[in-house]
Amino acid sequence: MTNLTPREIVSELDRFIIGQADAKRAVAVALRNRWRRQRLSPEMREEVYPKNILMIGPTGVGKTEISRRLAKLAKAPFLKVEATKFTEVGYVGRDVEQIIRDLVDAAMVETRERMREEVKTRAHKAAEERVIEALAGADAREQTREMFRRKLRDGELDDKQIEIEVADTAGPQMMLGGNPGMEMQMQGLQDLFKAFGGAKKTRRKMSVAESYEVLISEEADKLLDDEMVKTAALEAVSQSGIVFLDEIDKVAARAETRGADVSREGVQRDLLPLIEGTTVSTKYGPVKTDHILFIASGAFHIAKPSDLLPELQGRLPIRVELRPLTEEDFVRILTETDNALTRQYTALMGTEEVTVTFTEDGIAALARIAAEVNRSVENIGARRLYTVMERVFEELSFTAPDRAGDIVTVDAAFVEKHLGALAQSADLSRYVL
Ligand SMILES: Nc1ncnc2c1ncn2[C@@H]1O[C@H](COP(=O)(O)OP(=O)(O)OP(=O)(O)O)[C@@H](O)[C@H]1O
Repeated sequence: MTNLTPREIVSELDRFIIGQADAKRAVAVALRNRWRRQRLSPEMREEVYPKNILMIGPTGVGKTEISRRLAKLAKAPFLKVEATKFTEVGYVGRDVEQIIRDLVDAAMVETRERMREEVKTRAHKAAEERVIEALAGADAREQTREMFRRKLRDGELDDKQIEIEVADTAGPQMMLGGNPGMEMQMQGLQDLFKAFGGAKKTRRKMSVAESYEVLISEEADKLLDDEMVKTAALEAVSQSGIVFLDEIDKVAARAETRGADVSREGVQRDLLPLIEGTTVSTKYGPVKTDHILFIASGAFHIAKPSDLLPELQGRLPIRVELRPLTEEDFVRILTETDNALTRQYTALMGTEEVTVTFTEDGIAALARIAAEVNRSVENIGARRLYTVMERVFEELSFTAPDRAGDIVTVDAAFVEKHLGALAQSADLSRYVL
């Protein structure tokens, strides 16, 4: 759990997301409230529920990004799911519980990864022993083993092929078409199988360098206590999980169209217990959803928040509006964020030894064209920057390997040359930008 203050959380988010101050403040407070809650007496703690958030704003303006970055900052399990998914044919009520199961799955992967990092040094040692054994033979003398160890550490043996015995990951693991009952049974079978026979082994040929990765992760898994991973993951989900429910407006039924919208209202009814707090059984154990933070989001162009079921409205008490992005925002997104596309393209081209620099008027041209296409074709927010940049760099991306040593300046003329004609024709840009 992070102990950053709301102000610090906002300033962390500022590194990646331009503007949208209200939304940043709301999520920062939500996160801080969790920290506060952890400091309460156990009885009081149980009483304090998260104040879920409703983000209202057009597509591509940072709703998901804010939530995802927040989760990352908090090292909290995160899942994005579209509410409309549950209106599709074939879904039945209980399926919304799959959200929590997916969240647990994500948390298991993250938790195992994190704990694996913690045991990595020990795992590395054990993996090295196994590689040396594969290279030198099981009964080699200590001297020989030392010689191999030295060469191995110097990387001299990286390309050498060896045969090692590894766990057969294709074992009895099966995906059973999302049937949780069956999955739980299979898990039981797998545990049984492990307890009796141990995991199945198979011999595989690979290079020393490749074998390291496989062996380290295998050794790390041996050192990891499955029970511990499971407990930590379940705890992380129930205490700090974040679910981002996109397109909630699309399941809002407006009063006059009720008849045709039964299934949408049904989805809201199904979601309600999750948000109000219930217990969902997963293959790793039961999870209480009471303290999971839900961030619902939608454009609400047609439906309004007041068209949601009253109970659901009550469970999403914090409302924040995100505004459409302007040309000036695009300039800032292209230059000020830590992960700005200009930085990414410069770094990518750098790997081919092509030096890319952007001039101010080049950036202004990119932002202007993105804003224009958003106006004339469809407003997809900052996502437009991706398509515009990809187009501008298309030729350079292709030819860069032949251009090592070149210096390329992306100025207004460069942008115009690669994009000008396209951007002027709405018909053309509809397809390519
Ligand atoms: N305000 C912003 N600052 C920086 N980057 C942004 C901003 N808004 C959006 N982006 C970038 O645009 C992309 C899409 O944004 P995001 O996924 O947050 O959209 P969204 O608002 O959740 O839309 P949707 O509801 O359609 O999913 C992301 O890669 C994000 O980094």
